[in-house]
Amino acid sequence: MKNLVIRRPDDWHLHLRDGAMLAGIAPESARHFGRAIIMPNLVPPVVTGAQASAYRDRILAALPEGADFTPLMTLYLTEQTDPADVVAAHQAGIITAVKLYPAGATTNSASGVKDFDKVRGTLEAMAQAGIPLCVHGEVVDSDIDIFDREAVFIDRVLDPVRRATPGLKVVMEHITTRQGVDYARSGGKDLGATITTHHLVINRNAILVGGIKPHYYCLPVAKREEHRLALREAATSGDATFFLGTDSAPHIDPLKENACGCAGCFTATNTMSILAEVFEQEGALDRLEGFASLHGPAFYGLAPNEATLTLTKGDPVTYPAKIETGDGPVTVFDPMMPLHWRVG
Ligand SMILES: NC(=O)N[C@@H](CC(=O)O)C(=O)O
Ligand SMILES: [Zn+2]
Ligand SMILES: [Zn+2]
Repeated sequence: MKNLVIRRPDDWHLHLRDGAMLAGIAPESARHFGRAIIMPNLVPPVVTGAQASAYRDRILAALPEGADFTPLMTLYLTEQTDPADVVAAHQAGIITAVKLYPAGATTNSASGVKDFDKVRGTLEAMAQAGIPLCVHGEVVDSDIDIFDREAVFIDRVLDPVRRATPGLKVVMEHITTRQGVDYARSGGKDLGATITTHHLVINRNAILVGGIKPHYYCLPVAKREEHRLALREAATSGDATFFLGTDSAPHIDPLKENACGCAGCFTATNTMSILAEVFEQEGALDRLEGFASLHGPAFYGLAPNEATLTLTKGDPVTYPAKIETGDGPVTVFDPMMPLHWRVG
């Protein structure tokens, strides 16, 4: 029996959805996490400060009694976004960041950005006001192989945008490649990167070997093993550039187990057990707190949580295979390895 006490972790990239799905899955994140950056890719997307405020109220109403969980809201950047609304929502404490989806890159991204010149004014206002931009970093060009879309995005879009907007704080969301790790590492204090739980565990074989496994399909899609190893090295290195964003993204099973299955892995329930296992495998348990609880708040200019979370090592722990929601069942990510660390 072994104990590890860390500051209560935060999730810097989370999909809570809305309605019955929100009600069903919000407790899964609120159980272990103190705060989360809430993704705005609802249908329709969260594009104004007023919509973010109303969505925050719906999230708070969905939390269990006494939950110690603060949703940090984001706005979905469109070519019509009004820079003044973004700055006002930030000054009023309604939003923490703005999310950039290249149009068509992922789930509910149709209203995203096609022409980056059209959002230049908003990005400049954000740089001035110190509002971070969270980026889904994949190009959508049909001639670019899906496994190369992150690396190409860095060269063609991210680096030019950052050079054109000095002082803009950027989070490379859910990086999946060695190129993502290298670029984040070289970017200075205004650049951070989130890493998901599942990308530390799976490579692309999990999706494709022995049959198509839809519950391992997410975007950006898991890459070759060398990239997974680069992500594990980055996450466990102690480098404050890298912090946890689970990208826990629930879809009901009928939409995953489908001829055109949705992208997203649902990891809110068992993330902390999985991370403890991964960090122990890497001989870096002492760095788990940095990755899950300290580097994220430091990047966002917030204090770490006061509360703590205890992880205890013992016999393998199990988690439910599915979370039943009012919308339907959601399969919990299966890490395909025994987990020995339980929370509590
Ligand atoms: N990661 C995913 O595969 N899916 C996310 C969208 C996203 O974060 O790109 C979702 O909203 O389902
Ligand atoms: Zn994304
Ligand atoms: Zn996401």
